[in-house]
Amino acid sequence: MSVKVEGLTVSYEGKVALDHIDLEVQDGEFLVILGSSGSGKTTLLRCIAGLLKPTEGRVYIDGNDVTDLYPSERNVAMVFQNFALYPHMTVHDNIALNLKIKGLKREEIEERVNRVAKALQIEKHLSKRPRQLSGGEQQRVGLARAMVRDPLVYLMDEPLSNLDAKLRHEMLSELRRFHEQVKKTIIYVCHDQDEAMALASRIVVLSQGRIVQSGTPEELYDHPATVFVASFIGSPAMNLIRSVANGHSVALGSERIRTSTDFGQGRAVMVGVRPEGLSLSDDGEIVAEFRYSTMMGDMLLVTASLPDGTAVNALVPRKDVRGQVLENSTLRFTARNSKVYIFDAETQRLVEEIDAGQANPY
Ligand SMILES: Nc1ncnc2c1ncn2[C@@H]1O[C@H](COP(=O)(O)OP(=O)(O)OP(=O)(O)O)[C@@H](O)[C@H]1O
Repeated sequence: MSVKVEGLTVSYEGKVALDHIDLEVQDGEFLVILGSSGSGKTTLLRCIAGLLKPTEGRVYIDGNDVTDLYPSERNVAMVFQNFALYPHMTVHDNIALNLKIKGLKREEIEERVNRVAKALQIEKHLSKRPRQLSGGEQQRVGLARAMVRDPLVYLMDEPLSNLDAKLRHEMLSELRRFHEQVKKTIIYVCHDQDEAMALASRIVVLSQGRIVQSGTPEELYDHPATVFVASFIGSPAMNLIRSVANGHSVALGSERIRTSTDFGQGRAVMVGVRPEGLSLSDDGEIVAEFRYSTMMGDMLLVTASLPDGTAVNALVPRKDVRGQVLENSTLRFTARNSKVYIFDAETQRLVEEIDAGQANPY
């Protein structure tokens, strides 16, 4: 079902946590709300669930205004970061509870509980009590309890936060498969961009109670609208190098990149280049002092410092570095084969994207 919020504002004791949020979620979308801690993600989800009354604004589910309805009247299933399981009930009964309340037939309940328990690998725990399970196992029970239901919309607040890396990876695939199966709207909150990129059909980036940008994972990665999105999406994060643009060009290290924008008489900008766009080159325009390197599979993440102390990261094939002495050395990088982003230093907004692959901008 579609979900729409209009002008949603929440203030806690006069402090604005959500500032006039407008958002439309289409039926069947897997929407991830991504933002750092305190950006308002949980507040937004709680308003949609009906657990929190907004200071201003309306919430619609399937076109109906539900702003004044109780959570139980909205037919949404919510999974919390701090899932509350009933301690005196078995895992099976925790998962089955909502189905029993709805009056489903016994066989149907058993069929659904077993299917979801198998998918989330908790079959062997069905007769245990929650306290006999690890944090990660309890979290999967919380997830199972929501997945077993048949609501209009699923709302999930960091449901994978207690899991170790391997299990998290498995659960990501499980959630994707679950979404493909049920084809229902899922609104999912997290602060981890990898998780968002893996799950979302669309990501909404939230910062300080406002929507900064909304788009598919590819759109956000390829066309970040602001410095914040550029540094938040993509791992390792985009390099942002302070520079000055004049007329139709901007300085990057020892060279100037041609721009179609006329920057006039000197404008402070940030030049963005992704670590995967930088390569080591003897005549590279960016000169930096080596600091350290980190192995990332077949690639090496080389971290170096620009003269002003700014760190630059370059993701280079390990074979390219073989034989080169990195310790205490001055490195030269080039962005000639990469896409380059120019952000206004003051507004922090994207002014121009230059695709070096398309034409030689130098
Ligand atoms: N009950 C409350 N009373 C007062 N302030 C609150 C309350 N709940 C949240 N806030 C504040 O509102 C802002 C948004 O909080 P919210 O929990 O929505 O953020 P979040 O993005 O979900 O963060 P996290 O990822 O840390 O859970 C924060 O500044 C927070 O301190």
